[in-house]
Amino acid sequence: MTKLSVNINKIATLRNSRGGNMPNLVQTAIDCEIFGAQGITIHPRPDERHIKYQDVFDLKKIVKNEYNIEGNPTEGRFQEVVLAVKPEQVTLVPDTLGALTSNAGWDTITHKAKLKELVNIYRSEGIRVSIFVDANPEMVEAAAETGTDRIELYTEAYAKDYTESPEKAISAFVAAAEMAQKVGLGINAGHDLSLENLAYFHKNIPGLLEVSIGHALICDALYYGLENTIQLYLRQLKD
Ligand SMILES: CC(=O)[C@@H](O)[C@H](O)COP(=O)(O)O
Ligand SMILES: NCC(=O)COP(=O)(O)O
Repeated sequence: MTKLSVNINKIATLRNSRGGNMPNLVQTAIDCEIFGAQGITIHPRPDERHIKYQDVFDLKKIVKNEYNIEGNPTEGRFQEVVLAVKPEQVTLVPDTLGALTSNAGWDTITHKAKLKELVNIYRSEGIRVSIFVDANPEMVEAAAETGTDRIELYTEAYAKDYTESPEKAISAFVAAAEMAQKVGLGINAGHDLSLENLAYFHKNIPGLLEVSIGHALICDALYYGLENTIQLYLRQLKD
């Protein structure tokens, strides 16, 4: 079974645009789970442009299923806050400061020693670790040597290429997933997954445990409503 974790960054973006508490981020997270989401993902960034560090604590009190916090562990208050909150999962992403959004996976060969150290810290606090990687078997293999539990396949390239050729778009991801299975890593995926491209990804990636989806899902919710939209995404993930 593949779990759907709803990324609610965009709800915080909308809230912050007026400085008040509308829409209410905490209530949205509660409702996402009521509507069927099996997890909530957030990605606090050092500039707090959407998720604020206080949100990370507030959400901890209400997320009932899986709480997944993504971000660069070496920037801002990320590490301190994650260790204080102890979510079910932390996803390490090599974001550069000021990037519009996440735009690369880790080079797990170059950064193996640092990642190993970080994985140890989180795992010793009982937090499952996932490392954000491009669809490259070498990077997946080296990720396993850090001791991480899972990888998250960075799916922007898949989403981009899907419209031209789904078969071509998926091939590197299948190879990366097969390597993950070979070296005993769990497989998550995310970035630009959508109602258009999700079912094909799910059908073709062996052992896909979780997808985290925000941007497209929240856009769809403007038209279909949040409850219907979550149901539509869950339908794409049916075995
Ligand atoms: C890690 C990842 O893939 C991103 O999609 C991220 O979680 C989204 O971050 P933004 O909402 O800041 O673009
Ligand atoms: N890890 C990916 C994520 O949480 C959401 O990415 P996107 O759907 O907002 O592109």
